[in-house]
Amino acid sequence: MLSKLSDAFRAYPVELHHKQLDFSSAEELPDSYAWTELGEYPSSHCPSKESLPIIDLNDPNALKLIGHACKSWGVYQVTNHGIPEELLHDVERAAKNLFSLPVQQKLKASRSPEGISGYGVAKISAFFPKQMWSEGFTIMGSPMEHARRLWPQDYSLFCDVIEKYQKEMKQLAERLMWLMLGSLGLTKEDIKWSSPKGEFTGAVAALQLNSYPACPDPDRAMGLAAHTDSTLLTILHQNNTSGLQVLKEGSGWITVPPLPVHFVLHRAMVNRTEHRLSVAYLYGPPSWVQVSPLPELIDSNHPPLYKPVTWSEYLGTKAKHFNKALSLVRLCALVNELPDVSDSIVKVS
Ligand SMILES: O=C(O)CCC(=O)C(=O)O
Ligand SMILES: [Fe+2]
Repeated sequence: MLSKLSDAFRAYPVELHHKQLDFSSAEELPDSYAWTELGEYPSSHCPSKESLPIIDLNDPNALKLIGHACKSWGVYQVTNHGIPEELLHDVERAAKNLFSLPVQQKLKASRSPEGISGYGVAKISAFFPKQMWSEGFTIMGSPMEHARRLWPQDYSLFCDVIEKYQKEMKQLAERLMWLMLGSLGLTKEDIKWSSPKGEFTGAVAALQLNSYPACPDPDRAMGLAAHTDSTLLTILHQNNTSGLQVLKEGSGWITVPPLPVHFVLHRAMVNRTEHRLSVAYLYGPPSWVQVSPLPELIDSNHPPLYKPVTWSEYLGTKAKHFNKALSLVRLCALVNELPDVSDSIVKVS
């Protein structure tokens, strides 16, 4: 059994055999980056009539509104979240500095095949025949080790900003978690891995910096292919260039104008002129936690839909089977099943 989160990654190392492209010198879209067919779920270029729920965290009804947003969308944006605007700009600047380094320098901080932290292409790339127009930098715990390789003399500025951001995100994640759990009528007594103060003991978090350089042929390129995050909650900040899309049943892909995400199928698109950056805070439970519905949420009308699995078992299944992971732990047919777009998107003519 995989007992630690890192074991789940080690058990399924991601060997990516292609070279990191130097996006700054690419004048044309190389063939290996051309997604000639975007499948049954193309992006609609007309502005969507539907838009994501926006929740003001100071609203006395925030709990109810979040519960509704989770049930109907699985994703929402938040305002009055208390994250200082200056910190958001600082983290964008830190990401921009990192991704503007020469490729050879960035490769000094590469993620190892069985590792989590470091620079590289998206791990999900291994499941797709075409490459994605993006690069990423994953930080789990302290950013120091990898930052030192990028800026041997001068890493502390980057580390300070990242650590400040991690601290703020942890608090916001806990606050959102309690709002979402509260909307189900659950309290601190119901959650085994929470402390009496409401902290989630042993929660595992990672920060993912994503860079989507301006692309010479954005209609044929994919920034980040459709996926669900292996998290309980993802808090996403994007710079002022849109690109995030979420799949809503019955509506197709909906563009999210700049903020946070949950268990939804989503992807990132690129554009011709702007360099897009995003910072995802990925928040999950400790690896030993068993994921199954609490008894008080089950009755004959609401039977369990999935086999109980520990979080690290689920991550192992996800690392191996990607978008099919949920259906593999499912007990009975689901009405609202996520379509397996990994099959449809990758058809390349
Ligand atoms: O860049 C984005 O908008 C999406 C990023 C994302 O989905 C991720 O990092 O998991
Ligand atoms: Fe994601």
